Amino acid sequence: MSTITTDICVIGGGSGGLSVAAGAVQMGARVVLIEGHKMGGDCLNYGCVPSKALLAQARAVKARGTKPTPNDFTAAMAHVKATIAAIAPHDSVERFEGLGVQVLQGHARFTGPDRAEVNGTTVKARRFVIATGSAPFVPPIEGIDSVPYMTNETIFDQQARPGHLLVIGGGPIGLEMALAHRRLGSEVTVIEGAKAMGRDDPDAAAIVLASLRTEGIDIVEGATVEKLSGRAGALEVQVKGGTIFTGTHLLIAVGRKPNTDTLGLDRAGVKHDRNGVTVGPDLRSSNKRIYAIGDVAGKGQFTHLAGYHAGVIIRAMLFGLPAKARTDHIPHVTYTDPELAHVGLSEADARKQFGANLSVHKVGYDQIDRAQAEGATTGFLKLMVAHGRPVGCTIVGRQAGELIAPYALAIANKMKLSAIANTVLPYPTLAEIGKRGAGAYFSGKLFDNPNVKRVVRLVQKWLP
Ligand SMILES: Cc1cc2nc3c(=O)[nH]c(=O)nc-3n(C[C@H](O)[C@H](O)[C@H](O)COP(=O)(O)OP(=O)(O)OC[C@H]3O[C@@H](n4cnc5c(N)ncnc54)[C@H](O)[C@@H]3O)c2cc1C
Ligand SMILES: NC(=O)c1ccc[n+]([C@@H]2O[C@H](COP(=O)([O-])OP(=O)(O)OC[C@H]3O[C@@H](n4cnc5c(N)ncnc54)[C@H](O)[C@@H]3O)[C@@H](O)[C@H]2O)c1
Repeated sequence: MSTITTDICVIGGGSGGLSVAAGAVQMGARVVLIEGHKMGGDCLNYGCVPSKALLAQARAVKARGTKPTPNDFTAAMAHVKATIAAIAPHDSVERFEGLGVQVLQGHARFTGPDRAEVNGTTVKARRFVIATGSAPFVPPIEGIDSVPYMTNETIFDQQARPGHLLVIGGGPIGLEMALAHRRLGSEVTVIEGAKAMGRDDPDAAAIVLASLRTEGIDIVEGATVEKLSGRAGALEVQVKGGTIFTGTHLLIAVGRKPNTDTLGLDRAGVKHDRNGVTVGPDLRSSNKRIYAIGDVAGKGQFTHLAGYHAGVIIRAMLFGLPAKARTDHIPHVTYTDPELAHVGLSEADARKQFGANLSVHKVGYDQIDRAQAEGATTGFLKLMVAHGRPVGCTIVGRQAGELIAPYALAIANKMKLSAIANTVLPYPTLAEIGKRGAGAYFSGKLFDNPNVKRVVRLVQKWLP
């Protein structure tokens, strides 16, 4: 048994772990990175990258305007593989070794509070970072073991287009995959136990769901799945109340479970529960030398969140500076058509927190000249403002994921709304919707204000 001694040992080479490893080694720390499967983790191999590549191909097929063919599906899957291959070198063992990281390939588990073991090698480190991500949660539905089903880990391996895809779960994974498959020519039924896009602004979610339904996706809400049966090509999903949905393929997309089971956390004195490793705002676990970041830290499941966590703990580990992870400025986007983007407080939470000090402003895409020119008038921006600062923003509509950026900047930096109102934007752009939101706040204050009117009248009397 050999032993490696290092400053920082990162377990998991996905979005979070790779960011820590690259940042820490380039600032002079000795870093060991242990990856048990594929470098790049879920985002590159089974998540963000393949899903957005598939959606891009599906959008192109829809824009073409002719009936999708089986070949379109095969070509789309080839594009998914090519996209992963194009990005993979950036996350590769070779690149990280080139940066000076010692990469060990194998499944790590803790053997003590300051050490972990991988393939017979012990790694002793001053600090550990658990960045092991999450895996699809497969619920214990009756019949689950006897039917073939896909998760995000297998759906991108499909060679042939499914005739009729049944999707259990109307969250971001379920809806993004539903849209991609529908546009590539499959029949699609989404079966959601509660409310689809249930964590998003209800007005915005309603617009997305209406649009998906218009494209021919059957979205059934309030339908808890009770039983699965059938075989490949002829599957049945029975929901509470007895209704049965039939299809050829099945995707399970009902949430995630943290990858903690085989890590030996108890040996390291690291507390954990079903949400993942228990951490404070400083992302430290109950063993102060061990941090957890990204999906496994149970604070949200986004690549940019894992990357943000990485930056926070690098400050603490390398410079001994106090560092806390904020939660109020993390945006999220669901890449449906239209897209739904959000940052900061929801309208409901903002009303609870700020009461009468909150004002809410809504601007429709139809008020934006570029949206009119593009025929993209569906959607709106909703802005929550308190004490002159934006505290939340939801955008649903074309390119909402891009358009949320100025509000992500403003909320992250606690900027005043005047910074957005004072910015001159090129005309005609969709980005004007953000400035119109700010304008809606100020115009009420300026145009409906009797004091302003009085002052203007007075000044006009005296002006030469
Ligand atoms: C279909 C899908 C689409 C998504 N789309 C988006 C999106 O558009 N935008 C977005 O922001 N987020 C998206 N996400 C979420 C995003 O993929 C995750 O939030 C992100 O990958 C989390 O990064 P992480 O570093 O925590 O974990 P991961 O990237 O999953 O990395 C964890 C790594 O740890 C390794 N590992 C696990 N256990 C061990 C062990 N014991 N020893 C060694 N290695 C181990 C795993 O093999 C894996 O490589 C999507 C997810 C899915 C499933
Ligand atoms: N665009 C993005 O950023 C993006 C895309 C995909 C995934 N992700 C991340 O991955 C996470 C996981 O995504 P997800 O869609 O799997 O999970 P989710 O938790 O967001 O949504 C799962 C949905 O399944 C429903 N559900 C649960 N059990 C059910 C049952 N038995 N029958 C029917 N419906 C049931 C829930 O009510 C919920 O609406 C997301 O929350 C997100 O953080 C992000």
